[in-house]
Amino acid sequence: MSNISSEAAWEQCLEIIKDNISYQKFKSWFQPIEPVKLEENTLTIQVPSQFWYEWLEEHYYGMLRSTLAKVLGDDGKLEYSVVLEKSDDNNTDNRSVRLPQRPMPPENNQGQEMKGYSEYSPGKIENPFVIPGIQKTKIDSNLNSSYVFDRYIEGDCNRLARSAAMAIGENPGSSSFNPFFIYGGTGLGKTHLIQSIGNKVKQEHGNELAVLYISSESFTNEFVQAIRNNRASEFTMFYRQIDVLIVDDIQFFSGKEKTQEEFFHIFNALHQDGKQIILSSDRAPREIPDIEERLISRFSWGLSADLQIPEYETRYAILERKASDNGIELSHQVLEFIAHNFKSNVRDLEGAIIKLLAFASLQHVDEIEPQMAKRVLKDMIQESQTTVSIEQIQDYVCDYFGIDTNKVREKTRKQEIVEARQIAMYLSKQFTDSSLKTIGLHFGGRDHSTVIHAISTVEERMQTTAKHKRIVEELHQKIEVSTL
Ligand SMILES: Nc1ncnc2c1ncn2[C@@H]1O[C@H](COP(=O)(O)OP(=O)(O)OP(=O)(O)O)[C@@H](O)[C@H]1O
Repeated sequence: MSNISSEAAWEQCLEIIKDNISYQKFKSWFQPIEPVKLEENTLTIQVPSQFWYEWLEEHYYGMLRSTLAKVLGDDGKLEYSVVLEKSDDNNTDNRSVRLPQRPMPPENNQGQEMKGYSEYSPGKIENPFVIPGIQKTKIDSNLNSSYVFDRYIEGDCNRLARSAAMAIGENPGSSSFNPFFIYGGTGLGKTHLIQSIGNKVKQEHGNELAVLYISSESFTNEFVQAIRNNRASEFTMFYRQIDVLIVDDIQFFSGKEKTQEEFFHIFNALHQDGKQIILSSDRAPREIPDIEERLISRFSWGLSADLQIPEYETRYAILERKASDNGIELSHQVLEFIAHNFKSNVRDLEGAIIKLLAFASLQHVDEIEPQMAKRVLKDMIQESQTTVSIEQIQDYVCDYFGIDTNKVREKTRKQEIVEARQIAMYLSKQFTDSSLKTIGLHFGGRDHSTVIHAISTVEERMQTTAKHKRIVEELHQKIEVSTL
């Protein structure tokens, strides 16, 4: 291969590069480069500045490697000649800076991966530690700009976590909430919340503070690659200069001893320097299996806060907000229907809104009727809502009275619990095909005569007390909406 000229080799490289990036980027970053020489399969190119070299290395390393492999073969190498301006006279002095010849990961080693090549993008941090001594202003925080506090609806389920997160966003590193450990089930808003902190810090402090969001999976992969390429110390160096380090889904560290050890050292260094550490996990620190005790105890140094499944009112408020963010207006009945049927997490609520949005725009529908919503979302609702379950009725009734659902299943004889229990039994008879015996079993194993007594008590009270009648009718209507 090296019997061609450097010009010809670089020309071939440019042809390939041109097909893989936008014309604007090609023009800005590649056209000004001059080929200098080609010796023993090492192509030297001249770039206008040190910064230029760093930029190419940071953003186009993978693409340049693959391109070189295509043009010069797998052992093709690239060397940069950086033009250094001398300040005392107008002469220029050329200095060569070697492109680090890291081995490519196996799947890219063939030099034939151009089709799948994508440029550096958030969510896919390409070795952010590639340049030793990287300036903080150049660190891509990898934050999603739509994950902000303004869009994070507050409810009982997240109040503590949200307010602590806001305090940290305003003054990172200076509170006792360090580390800040958020945990909770899937789709409950951990990523949104921890990224909101990062975005708040960026908003308040601009580039003064280096913020980095990374999933623990990416952290692990990068660390493994760093070890493979003898760049572990650069990896550590990079992480030690971060001011606000946000690591998502830390449970993935489970069983990865080397990564845990590395993270332990980074954690200590940052914590000692008063840098803020924010972590998320699907469970509480002590419940993560196969994590070193010394890390677990550090995770608990600051503040741990959990995110609960949102209660009905919060689900409703989230839906209202998501609908308006998406430019779709939904009636109270439709919002109520979704809030009652999508209970397990916020991601599902969002999914429901998006499905309705897609339906409305494809069908050119201006207003979504409850019946329509029910039809469109039918597949997404796990249980068939045409027959509401006894548990759901218990939920509706307890929501209404503001009591814990478990209470109606227990033996408690407190007046308000007894009343809620009797109404729930009455409505269970109205809305389900269940026998009196089955209904009784759902209410803490009571027998059928207790259920008969409850039903007749409710019917009697409805005839004698207007307030009682109204309550039962309201609940009846709510359940009816859910079974539309
Ligand atoms: N309180 C909230 N207000 C508004 N949107 C929310 C709220 N909680 C979660 N969301 C939205 O729900 C979706 C899922 O949230 P997120 O990805 O943060 O969950 P997660 O807990 O990190 O889930 P996983 O553990 O599966 O990664 C996101 O689009 C997020 O914006």
